[in-house]
Amino acid sequence: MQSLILASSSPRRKELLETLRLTFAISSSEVDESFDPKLSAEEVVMELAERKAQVVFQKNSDAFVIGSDTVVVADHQILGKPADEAEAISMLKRLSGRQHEVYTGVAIVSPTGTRKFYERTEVWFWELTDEDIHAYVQSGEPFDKAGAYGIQQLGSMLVKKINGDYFSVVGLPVSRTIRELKMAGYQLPY
Ligand SMILES: Cc1cn([C@H]2C[C@H](O)[C@@H](COP(=O)(O)OP(=O)(O)OP(=O)(O)O)O2)c(=O)[nH]c1=O
Repeated sequence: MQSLILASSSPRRKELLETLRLTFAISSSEVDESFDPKLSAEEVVMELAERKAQVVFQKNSDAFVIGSDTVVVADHQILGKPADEAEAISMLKRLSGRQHEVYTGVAIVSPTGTRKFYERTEVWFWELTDEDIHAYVQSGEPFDKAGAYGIQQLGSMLVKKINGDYFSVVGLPVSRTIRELKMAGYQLPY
């Protein structure tokens, strides 16, 4: 019996992987999330995803381990999670009335080797007033999310449209992930 582990502490990633009706365990990994500023966004998310998966694979070397990382890119600048209220406000001001990209990288580390990929989704925000931004930040929602918003919750009010994979914005591109798991040799139950 092959074992599958999601190397993540994100409740969203757990819920998304559950939609695929796979049996899996969770093992969250504390990894250093610093990166070389010369790297492109896709390189960053794939590298961090691999780091997260590798830490768990080292202790479970017979398992298929999934790691994932999400960032927002605006004006060629990578935005992670806001450190505080002021940073959340400045990120949301930056995204207001414009288009940005969300990159999610996924790494599957298994006895058959490592597979990595990323998805890029374009997101357009409505023009936001200072009051809109203040109210949203007061909801507390921005703090554990890249770019200071969550499209799947109250943050849906901020988003005008997207082009690409919605699930990737939430943190795990489920459709591509399952295809890659299969290609890595994981036997799907259906
Ligand atoms: C843009 C956006 C991001 N996010 C989340 C997805 C990720 O959980 C988070 C980005 O941080 P990550 O560092 O990718 O992930 P994490 O720290 O939450 O979880 P782990 O490393 O343990 O897997 O932002 C949303 O939930 N909704 C959104 O619309």
